[in-house]
Amino acid sequence: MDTDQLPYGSFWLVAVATILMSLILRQVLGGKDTGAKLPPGPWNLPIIGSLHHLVGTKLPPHRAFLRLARRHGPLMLLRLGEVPRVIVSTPEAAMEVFKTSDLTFATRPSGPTLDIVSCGGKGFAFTPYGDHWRQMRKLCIMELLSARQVRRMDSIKQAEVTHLMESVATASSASSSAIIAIGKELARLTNNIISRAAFGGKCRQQEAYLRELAVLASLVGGFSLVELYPSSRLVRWLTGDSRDLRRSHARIQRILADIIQERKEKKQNNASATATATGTPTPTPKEDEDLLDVLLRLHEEDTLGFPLTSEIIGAVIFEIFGAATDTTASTLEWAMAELIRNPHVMARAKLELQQRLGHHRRSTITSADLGDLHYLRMVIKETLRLHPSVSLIHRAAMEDCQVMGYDVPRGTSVMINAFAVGTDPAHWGEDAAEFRPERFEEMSVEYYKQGSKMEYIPFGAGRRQCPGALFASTTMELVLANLLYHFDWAIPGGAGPETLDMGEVFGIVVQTRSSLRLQAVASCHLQDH
Ligand code: HEM
Repeated sequence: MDTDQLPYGSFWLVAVATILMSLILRQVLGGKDTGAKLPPGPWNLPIIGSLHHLVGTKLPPHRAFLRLARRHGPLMLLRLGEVPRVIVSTPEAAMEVFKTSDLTFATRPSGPTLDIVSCGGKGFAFTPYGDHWRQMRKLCIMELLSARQVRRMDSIKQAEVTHLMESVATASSASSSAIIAIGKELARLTNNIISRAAFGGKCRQQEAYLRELAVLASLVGGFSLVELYPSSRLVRWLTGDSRDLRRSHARIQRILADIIQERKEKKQNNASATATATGTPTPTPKEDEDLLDVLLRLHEEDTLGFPLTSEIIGAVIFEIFGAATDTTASTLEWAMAELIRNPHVMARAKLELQQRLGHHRRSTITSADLGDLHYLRMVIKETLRLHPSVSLIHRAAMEDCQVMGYDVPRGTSVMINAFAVGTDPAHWGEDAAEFRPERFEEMSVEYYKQGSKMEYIPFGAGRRQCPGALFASTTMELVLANLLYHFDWAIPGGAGPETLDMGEVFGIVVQTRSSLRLQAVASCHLQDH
């Protein structure tokens, strides 16, 4: 598999003697043996711990971990820089973490970068387990991703997908050799959907917001130098990562604060205009509320049992935006790349669409058409299995516990390797590394409902499982159905599928190394009728 270089390649820069000396001293003076039966792992070097086992492979972390796990076992202890991390690599080990000890592992690790992006614990995706997280999660499920909101978002998705279809049609009809930057288009599509869902429309500062979000995404993921050496002020000072992160995060919070303030003022003006006309203030019609409206209404109603401050509102919007956009866009991009690489899968998915939806041109396929598209659903499941966009799921132990007979001390950071779990040959067979959606014909695995085993976890599991899984899966089905129904796709210049770059760039979301660019022509079945 062609893959990208490790993001911590720059790690060798730290071979600055002064840093090494300070770290050596700290380790020599601070090391202690607790006598615990810790999980096995590769041998460590002073300062860098297990990093040399990863850097040499030139693989992204989830693949490098899998390779090491084959030697050291399903539960493995690595020391990445100065941070011990337990890596979980099989469905059995994932079962113990996500099910047997769900509560023990219901928290996220802390660290210099995660502490910044969790907005000091005011949001919820990166926030430690506790009352605040429970309240935020309830709010998210009951209000932000409620049936009413999902219905409202349905019309937004529909409008944005129609817009994408029109722009591809315009480009491809202008020239048969026109190249569609489909990777970028999919990123724009998901950004627009989430912006409209969150703020009601494209916000004025959207470009700046997305730029800063990209900086954050590149610095958070567990492998930047400050995350490897969280206690070293010198590393923080020399790399500037924390500074950049703090700066980008502060810019994002300022943009969000402006948006929140503008909306508050607009609401106040509307309320006073209504009060002048009718004598009484009328609440905003609830069917039209975007996520920001919902949060501001809840702030005014003050019935949640805790104060929903502007800071918390900003943190929640920021996290939903961050969690929803790149994950969905990159899964769609991987799906298109796999379909191009596997023309027989593409042909079967298109045939299903033609058989279910007919040969006559339809403007856009809607959510109502998706029910019967079983093969398309299998294509997306298979994409999430081979390319889980969150390939390493971060948790931490809230208390001393045992997993698979090994001691995991309180506070230990745990990474569940969703990629390793989803490609475990013991569960998925010898062809586990192949893209074969048909495998889901024989098994009843849902996107986010695990069966009796824990072999499929692209959305995580347990009490911190992704709350946006339904929204994400229906969005991906809608987009992919439209792309395949309306157009035939090919690599520019007639190059063969094997030329497609399937390399990965690791970050908080695993993305394609080369943004996908394809040619599109209106589907043959539509041209013939
Ligand atoms: C293909 C798309 C997506 C994938 C693969 C994905 C995957 C994940 C994973 C693996 C987690 C960690 C789960 C765990 O710890 O067990 C997570 C958490 C989360 N996701 Fe998603 N996600 C996607 C889309 C979305 C969308 C569309 C939203 C919101 C609309 C969303 C919101 C969240 C939030 C808020 C969390 C944190 C939950 C918590 O800590 O309690 N995600 N996601």
